[in-house]
Amino acid sequence: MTAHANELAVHVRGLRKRYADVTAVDGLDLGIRRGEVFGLLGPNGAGKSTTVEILQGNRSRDEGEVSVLGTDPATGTRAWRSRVGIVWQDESTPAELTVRETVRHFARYYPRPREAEEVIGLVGLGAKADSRIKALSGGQRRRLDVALGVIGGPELLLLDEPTTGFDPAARRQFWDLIRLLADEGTTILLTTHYLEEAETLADRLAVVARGRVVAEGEPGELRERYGTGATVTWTENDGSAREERTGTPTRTVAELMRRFDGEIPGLTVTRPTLEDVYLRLTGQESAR
Ligand SMILES: Nc1ncnc2c1ncn2[C@@H]1O[C@H](COP(=O)(O)OP(=O)(O)OP(=O)(O)O)[C@@H](O)[C@H]1O
Repeated sequence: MTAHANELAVHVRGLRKRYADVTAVDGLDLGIRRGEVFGLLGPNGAGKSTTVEILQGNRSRDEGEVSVLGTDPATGTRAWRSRVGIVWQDESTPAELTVRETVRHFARYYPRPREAEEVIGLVGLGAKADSRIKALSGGQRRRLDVALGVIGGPELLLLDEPTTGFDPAARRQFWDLIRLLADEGTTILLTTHYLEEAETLADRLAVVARGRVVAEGEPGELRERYGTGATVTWTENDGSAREERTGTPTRTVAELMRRFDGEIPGLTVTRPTLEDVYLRLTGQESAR
């Protein structure tokens, strides 16, 4: 890999992975800078989890170059693993242990762990610290999984759908945690199906479809680049609602102003949302 690759926390070139007759990842390229929050979006089966598993060193690849914190995950040592935080989808932790015991237990695996009490508080499990794992709700279980992913104080956090099953309050609390970790300098890669989550958290995004990146950039940039046009709506004097899709909304509004000689009744101008752009890029407009 080049010197440039080492400035990136994650560098992927031409990644390919097949499972029997399914090509899950098909020439994927990715560059994640140190210190950024990077979102990976894509429909079910696009190859996101497979990619994250390869980055974690938990799945082999067929082709391509991969560097994670300067190391090929396929040959990652224990020291390398301690620098990479992973949130497992189904952590097999002993159900009889309490939250505090579990977090403290996992802390021992790392050379420089975070403070267990602090991490329990950060994921919003302070009131449940003495509860046994078997008594936690599904969403609380996921929060514990997140706690175990960050207890080691990782430089890079790899999160595959971290907030699935979270209630809205827990999701916002998780966002605060991600921002806090990012402010401390942690690089974060997360996959998500929640566009709002991606837009709120990610400095940059990649949209994956059929195993490759089809668009990449800052959320606002993607909207600008792929979400051309706007929708102008207004109400006619006879009370009927009107709508016009246009690439030049300012001109449309100016024309309406002249016609109405001033205030335009019920005027709205809406730009495409990230969700509109996402659906367009992944060819799912018809799914709406
Ligand atoms: N262990 C496996 N064996 C065989 N096929 C697999 C395996 N894991 C994934 N696949 C297939 O590879 C493709 C990509 O799956 P992957 O889980 O990486 O997608 P994803 O983008 O994470 O999807 P989702 O959003 O549903 O989690 C899918 O067609 C899936 O069925």
